[in-house]
Amino acid sequence: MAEDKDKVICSDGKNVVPEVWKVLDKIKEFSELVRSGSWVGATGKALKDVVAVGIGGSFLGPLFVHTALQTGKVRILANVDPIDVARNIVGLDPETTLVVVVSKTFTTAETMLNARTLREWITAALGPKAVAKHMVAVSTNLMLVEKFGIDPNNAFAFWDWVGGRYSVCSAVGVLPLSLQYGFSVVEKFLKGASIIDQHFYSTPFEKNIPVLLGLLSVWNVSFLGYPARAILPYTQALEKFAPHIQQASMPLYFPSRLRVSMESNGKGVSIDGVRLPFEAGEIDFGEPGTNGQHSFYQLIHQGRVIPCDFIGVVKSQQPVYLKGEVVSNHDELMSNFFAQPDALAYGKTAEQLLSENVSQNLIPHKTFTGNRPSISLLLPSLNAYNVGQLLAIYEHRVAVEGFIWGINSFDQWGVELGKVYV
Ligand SMILES: O=P(O)(O)OC[C@H]1O[C@H](O)[C@H](O)[C@@H](O)[C@@H]1O
Repeated sequence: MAEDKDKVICSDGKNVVPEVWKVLDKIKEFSELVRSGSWVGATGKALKDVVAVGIGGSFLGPLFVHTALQTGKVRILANVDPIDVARNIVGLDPETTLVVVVSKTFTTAETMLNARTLREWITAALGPKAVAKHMVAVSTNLMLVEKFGIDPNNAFAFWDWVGGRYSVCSAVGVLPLSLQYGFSVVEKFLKGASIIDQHFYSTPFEKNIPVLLGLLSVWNVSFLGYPARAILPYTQALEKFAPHIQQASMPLYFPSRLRVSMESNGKGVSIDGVRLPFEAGEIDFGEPGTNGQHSFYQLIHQGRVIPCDFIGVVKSQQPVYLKGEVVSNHDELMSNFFAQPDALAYGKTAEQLLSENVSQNLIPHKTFTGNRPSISLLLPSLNAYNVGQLLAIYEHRVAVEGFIWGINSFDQWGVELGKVYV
């Protein structure tokens, strides 16, 4: 949902751009009504808090983008554990709260139970009619939205051709984020994603960022035999990026938090149903730097080989330069960003350690083999536009890997089986 109005993009022979923009315009209008205080709740008060409920793709994408841009508070909850609901409504008044239920199918057990819990919270305080003013939905299943009691006029559609884990650029992300940041900011996010779509579509392979990254991943996984990948953003604002990308690749045996990459490419058979003679998908994990350096980097430096994605930002969202310090706080962070790939690549030899008078018994322990692969991505800043670009780069990279492995990156039967057992 990131294309200009005059673009033509067909799904099943039909240009879908006009209906996409119909929804975007509706989101724009609705979010402006709520943000300006013209949309009032059941008791006539303006709504000032938003709670979004969803899980998987209907949760992680909006959470990642919100965390990256964070200048206010949208509460986004997922877990069926009642603690999640309780913590997210602490301090909120139903009279001034809008609940956005986000579910592609509108059948997902966790989301529906959380939605019923919040419906009860609203109706207990304001009566059953309050649902019309305090609950809206994002879904492909408008029949079930209505059955749940949400006015279909307050539903924001998307379509089956939007995969759940790729849905943050649809109403799934656009509605909650527009309510918080305003539609014009979210439009910049969509623009960033769209620019990368065009780059991916038209740039020759040797200069095509998602293609090159996808090839490197396949090389690392399938040829060098390194099944994991660490996603290491050197900015706290991207703390939810790795959890979101994990979704896009997950092998079956990973918990549902780890899923764009792991849900998409964690497959055992080819797109034609033939068992793969190799293992597809990669195990993604990550933490913002420098936190990760003090937990799992030891393994990356001297234990298993784990290809790393380092992501840095030139201009911090929070410039701080303390009097008396040699460098700004952000430069301190970035020194780490530049140092880690070098340490992985060059390592440290026994000869170097000897020349530094390291005692003989410590030399094996302090030797680093080096030659450990990493890539570094440097963003000019972390605004809505760049966040959209980053997201799209990773989404297309997942697709590139899936194409090369010959798998279907857009189904998730493993997750479906788990749902049946529940
Ligand atoms: O949006 P929903 O229909 O509620 O589905 C939520 C999630 O359900 C499953 O976990 C799927 O594997 C995810 O891809 C999806 O995002």
